[in-house]
Amino acid sequence: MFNSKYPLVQAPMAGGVSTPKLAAAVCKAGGVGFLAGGYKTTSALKEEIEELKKQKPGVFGVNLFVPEEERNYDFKKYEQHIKRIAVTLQAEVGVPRYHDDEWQNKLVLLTNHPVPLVSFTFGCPSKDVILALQEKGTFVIVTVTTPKEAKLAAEAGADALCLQGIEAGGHRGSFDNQEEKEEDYGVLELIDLVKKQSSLPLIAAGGIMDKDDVEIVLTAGASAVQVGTAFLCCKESGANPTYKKALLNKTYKETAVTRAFTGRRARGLANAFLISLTDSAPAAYPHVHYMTQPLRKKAAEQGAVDYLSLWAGVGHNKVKSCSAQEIVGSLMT
Ligand SMILES: Cc1cc2nc3c(=O)[nH]c(=O)nc-3n(C[C@H](O)[C@H](O)[C@H](O)COP(=O)(O)O)c2cc1C
Repeated sequence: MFNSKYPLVQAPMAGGVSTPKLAAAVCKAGGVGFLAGGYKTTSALKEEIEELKKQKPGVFGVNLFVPEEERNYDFKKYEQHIKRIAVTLQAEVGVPRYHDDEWQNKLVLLTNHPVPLVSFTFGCPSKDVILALQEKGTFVIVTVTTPKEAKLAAEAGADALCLQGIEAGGHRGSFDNQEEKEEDYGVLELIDLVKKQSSLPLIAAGGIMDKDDVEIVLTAGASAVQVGTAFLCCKESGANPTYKKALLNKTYKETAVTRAFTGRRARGLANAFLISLTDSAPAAYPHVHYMTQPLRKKAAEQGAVDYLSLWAGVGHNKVKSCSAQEIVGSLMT
């Protein structure tokens, strides 16, 4: 599918975690490195692509967030709760706002300067968008979390599906953030259901931490794996030192899924912020992201680990501090 040595994709990890250095190291080790296009400007993404290309990576990818429709939300209850934390951190609550993450500009960038792989998260782009990239020779992957989303992505013309199980660290890639009843599937259940309805290659994501996990999902019918958490503490990861320390010291035993940090459901280490704000957080993305941004920034400066978004999957206890090359080796031997 990718023409890489190993069927291993390093997950794009927005927020400065996946860097061109990490992607280059993974590509060099025989996997497929990915750049995260979310939460950055088009020109910053262009620079990252150029930086990665200088290292002659071979097959690599870029991930984009599909924007939601603009809506009005009620933030009153959430604001009261978050204000208390803002006082503790001596920070200001950010202003809630909508932003489409420069969607059109990023599409223009990737059509004018094609890259080998593009993956989409938080929705499925239109047939036209997918086709325009494919006509430039790009292989298009759509992240899905349910069999229903897998069907929509296949109908839109995706070349492959990234099946994100509920075990996964970071944001759920769900198409509809307003869905009343969330359907959560484990990665194995998802592989089983989707392979019955689609012949597209499947990339399994969620809780894959070692070679045994890889073997289980490949045997179940996946063609490749996408791994995020296992790379968080490697030396090429851009995760901040407080985040890495919390993972390596096992400061938190559990992970949980929450809207508390951004308004979209995401799995992270269950720290005080996550536990106290999960119930009051509205499904308002990216508005809540902008409200909590100054708090998270202050928390990072102060090393206040209880107030950071510490995205991690259910396998977080197995993270290791080593090189990306060693992680690729330990997953693929
Ligand atoms: C810190 C972090 C940031 C992430 N950011 C993104 C992102 O920008 N785009 C995306 O498609 N997935 C993102 N993900 C989810 C991954 O693509 C993938 O589904 C997940 O890491 C797989 O589960 P694992 O973390 O247990 O390996 C992120 C995951 C983590 C841990």
